[in-house]
Amino acid sequence: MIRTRDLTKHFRVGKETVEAVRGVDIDVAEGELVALLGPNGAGKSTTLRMLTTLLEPTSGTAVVAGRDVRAEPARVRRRIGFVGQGHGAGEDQRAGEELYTQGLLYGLGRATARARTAELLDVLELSGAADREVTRLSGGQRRRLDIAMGLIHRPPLLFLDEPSTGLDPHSRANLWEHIARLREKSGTTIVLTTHYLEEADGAAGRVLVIDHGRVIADGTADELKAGVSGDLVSFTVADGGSAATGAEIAGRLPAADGVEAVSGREPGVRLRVERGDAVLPELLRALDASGVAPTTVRVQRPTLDDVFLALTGRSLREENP
Ligand SMILES: Nc1ncnc2c1ncn2[C@@H]1O[C@H](COP(=O)(O)OP(=O)(O)OP(=O)(O)O)[C@@H](O)[C@H]1O
Repeated sequence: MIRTRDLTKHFRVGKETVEAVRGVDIDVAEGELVALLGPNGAGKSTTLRMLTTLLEPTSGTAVVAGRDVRAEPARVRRRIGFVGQGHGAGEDQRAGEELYTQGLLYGLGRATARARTAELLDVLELSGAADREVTRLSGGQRRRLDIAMGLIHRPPLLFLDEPSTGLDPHSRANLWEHIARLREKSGTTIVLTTHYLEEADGAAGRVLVIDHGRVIADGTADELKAGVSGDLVSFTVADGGSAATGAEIAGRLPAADGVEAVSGREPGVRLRVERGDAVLPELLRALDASGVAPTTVRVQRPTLDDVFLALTGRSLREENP
């Protein structure tokens, strides 16, 4: 669905050159949901704007929905939907009319535009709000209307620039449910930008971590986490002696790394392994065979913030409070 090679965008600001996007290779297959994750100013929006033909690349290539963005921008536009950061919907129209008008604008016939409007209002649970003026919609409803507008012409590929920014946590979760339903129903490929770690983690199939105009990591959230720091496995035991024995046993596991016995009020053992859930049964069997009985056991997966921290030495949370 998308293939970019060495995609680059420089901006001239006075005498300075801002290298907003620096040689990005992105491949997105049909049906994928991909999140571009990165701090403010990383180059996410600029990348999206090049892919949607709103901005001409300085160099490099991008083929989107089967067409080159530079050679055939109009054809690309016909095959994609784009929902930007601002509201696309007008102020004084009613929600249903707004959507219908958008359909006509895209060249749909009246009957088709009407049917498509009803279908989208239904999928995005806006039917009850169809006769309401756009200004009277809630933040979440308005965001869903924007998404409906981006989908009116049935594009196989939809771009969303920070779809959930400004929404409260409840509306955010609700928006994600709608996006998931939409994909289930129509198989639309979706590329979105976000700087919410939890969103990229939970909802996206694949995450591209972007920093300083480059893709610095690419994979599912699980792959990224496994590749960088591994899971933290810890267990507590009754006394320091058992902790020492437990650490020795854990150290014999082939996959274990950084094994340490913890003393103090809650003696125990901590270790890093690539896949905590896979190692745990073996660890418990070995402990049991040596008469060490853990009182509690925990597997902690690293977060995407751990991944970003390991890659850049900075935390995404600090930059996006
Ligand atoms: N039209 C422009 N002229 C000059 N510089 C620009 C322009 N658009 C973006 N930039 C610069 O390019 C860099 C990347 O910006 P971009 O908006 O793509 O980042 P982003 O990752 O989308 O950030 P955010 O999460 O804040 O939207 C920034 O340094 C920004 O200041």
